[in-house]
Amino acid sequence: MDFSSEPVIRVKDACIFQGFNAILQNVNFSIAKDEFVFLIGRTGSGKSSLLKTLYADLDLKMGEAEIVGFNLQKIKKNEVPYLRRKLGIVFQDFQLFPDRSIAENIFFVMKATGWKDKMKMKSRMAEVLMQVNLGDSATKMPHQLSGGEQQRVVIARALINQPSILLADEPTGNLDPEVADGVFKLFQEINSQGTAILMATHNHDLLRKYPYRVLKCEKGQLLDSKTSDITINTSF
Ligand SMILES: Nc1ncnc2c1ncn2[C@@H]1O[C@H](COP(=O)(O)OP(=O)(O)OP(=O)(O)O)[C@@H](O)[C@H]1O
Repeated sequence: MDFSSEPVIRVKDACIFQGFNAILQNVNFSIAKDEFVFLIGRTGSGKSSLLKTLYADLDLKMGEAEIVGFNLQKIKKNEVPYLRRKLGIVFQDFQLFPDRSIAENIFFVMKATGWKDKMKMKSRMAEVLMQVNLGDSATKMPHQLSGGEQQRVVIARALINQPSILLADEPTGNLDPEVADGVFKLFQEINSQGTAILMATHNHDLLRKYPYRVLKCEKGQLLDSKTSDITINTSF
């Protein structure tokens, strides 16, 4: 059996809702373990709603979806933290506690996801900070870091539990182009080490430079570059 192509996300005939409004209909796609996938579409087209459904912030009311082994139709409220442990989630706004050091910010997530052993926590924290090239920043406060560095901390925090997929919603949206490029390269490195990436973005340059698979929210549908011709220019 070829495990490398086993999907980490599988969505079948799903409808994505915001309240009673169907935002995307007839959504079908899967993402394999080693894939890097862009999620594009005009503002308000449903990218965040799809991601929120995937991390169980919005209920899956119609259709089927499985992500990192969790069935989203059947998932119970008390199982959601276990799902989130197996996912890495990165947003545009860095969402670091401004009054806590980088180490404390990371420890906070570790405690919330069940880590108890102090030695193991320290060692894992050092490991993920090294991975994002911020090995010397543990004692700094968020405001002492640049925007790009803060986003790297957020990525380190998302990697703590060795997720099989990172869901990223506009992770380079607030960054200067050069800094955005550095952060993007970090996502590529993480992907090359075996974590799938689903990244919502409006960044034309990234889409032009890196010909990864594209999912596009358009007119209530989700198009897939694997099966349709997708125009990138009209996605903004
Ligand atoms: N909390 C909410 N309650 C009700 N409707 C919402 C909510 N959040 C988003 N919507 C609506 O759902 C639709 C899709 O929004 P969504 O945020 O998923 O789009 P998006 O593609 O991520 O947009 P952007 O690129 O601006 O982030 C929009 O019509 C939006 O107004």
